[in-house]
Amino acid sequence: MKICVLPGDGIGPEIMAEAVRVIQALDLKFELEEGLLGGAAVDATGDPYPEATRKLAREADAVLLGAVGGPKWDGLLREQRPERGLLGIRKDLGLFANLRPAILYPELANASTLKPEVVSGLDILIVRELTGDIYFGQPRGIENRDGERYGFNTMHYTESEIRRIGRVAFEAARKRNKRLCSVDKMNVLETTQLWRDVMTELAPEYPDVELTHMLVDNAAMQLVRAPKQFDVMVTGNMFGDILSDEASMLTGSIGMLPSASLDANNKGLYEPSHGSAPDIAGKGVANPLATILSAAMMLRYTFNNEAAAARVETAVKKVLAQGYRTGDIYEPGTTKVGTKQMGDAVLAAL
Ligand SMILES: NC(=O)C1=CN([C@@H]2O[C@H](COP(=O)(O)OP(=O)(O)OC[C@H]3O[C@@H](n4cnc5c(N)ncnc54)[C@H](O)[C@@H]3O)[C@@H](O)[C@H]2O)C=CC1
Ligand SMILES: CC(C)CC(=O)C(=O)O
Ligand SMILES: [Mg+2]
Repeated sequence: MKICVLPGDGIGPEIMAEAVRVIQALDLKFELEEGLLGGAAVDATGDPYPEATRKLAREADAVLLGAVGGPKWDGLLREQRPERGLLGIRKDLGLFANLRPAILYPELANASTLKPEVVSGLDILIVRELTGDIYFGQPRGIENRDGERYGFNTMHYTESEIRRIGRVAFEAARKRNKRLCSVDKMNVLETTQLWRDVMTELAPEYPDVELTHMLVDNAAMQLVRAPKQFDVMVTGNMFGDILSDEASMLTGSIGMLPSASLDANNKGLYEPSHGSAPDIAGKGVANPLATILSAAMMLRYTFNNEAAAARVETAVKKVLAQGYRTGDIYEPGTTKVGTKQMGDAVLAAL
């Protein structure tokens, strides 16, 4: 069982070191091999998703990723940007289904910027399409037209792309509270009219799941007004990117939100939902829990090891109950720790 480890940039290597320690402590005979992605790969090879990483990722059973990007690479041509490496590996491995669970641990009820009664007991799953939409659509670019600069991108989805993510979401809802909310912008965008049509066509195959639809602007508002109305949300690549960052604050911090990006056979890439956090990189203060919880998702989805996944998640709950907090979730009366100390606490709680 081989895991490709891609620490990436910014806080990536710091949070990944803790997740790797947790995986190794489980003693499950995984073979871990490290590769380069993003800015680190650009610096070493000029390519954000180099051939050696492609080979490693394709051969591995799962990929564990930190985060990519940072101001150092912001001036590069778009094709060389670290984020292109991330989009490249998602597309290359066919990782169309991005699962982003937003769960509020009871101990963090006061860490959220929302009132405890609004968020307590929160358990939402955002299912985000990951290999289509405006992030990949052609044509795209910035050109000179009629004497001024003109920027353009293309949003598109085929019905088969919508159907396959729809099925993932219906299946997920079936295993949870059987409520699925599909989020679109059908009042303005044809692409998302098709999205709504296909979701509606799928519904009769899942009579046990209640399907509703919501426009994305309202969904953004409802997520902070009354987030517990949602069970599973399914949406496209860009809306899912934005709504999942929003949902992360319901859980106290984006440093708590893990993710799984799966192909049709549950081969997966696992990464925190956040980015490389350049503002705190190198300081040893980043929250490693989203990455550690992503590793737990890897144990569950790719390696089918529910017991090991639960062991890691229980250890995370335990350290929160013990009062350990990184700066992003700190509140008076708890113990402020750095990245490595949080990793130590999880290891001790395993
Ligand atoms: N999957 C990925 O690799 C992603 C990469 N990015 C890239 O990351 C870079 C920074 O992007 P931002 O917009 O600043 O988003 P970000 O998610 O990196 O940071 C947003 C804010 O959240 C904080 N934060 C994020 N993760 C944290 C953690 N684990 N512990 C504590 N605080 C944490 C940061 O300090 C910052 O204040 C950009 O280059 C962007 O393109 C952004 C999102 C996803
Ligand atoms: C950096 C982007 C390509 C991706 C992103 O923000 C995300 O997947 O959350
Ligand atoms: Mg994002």
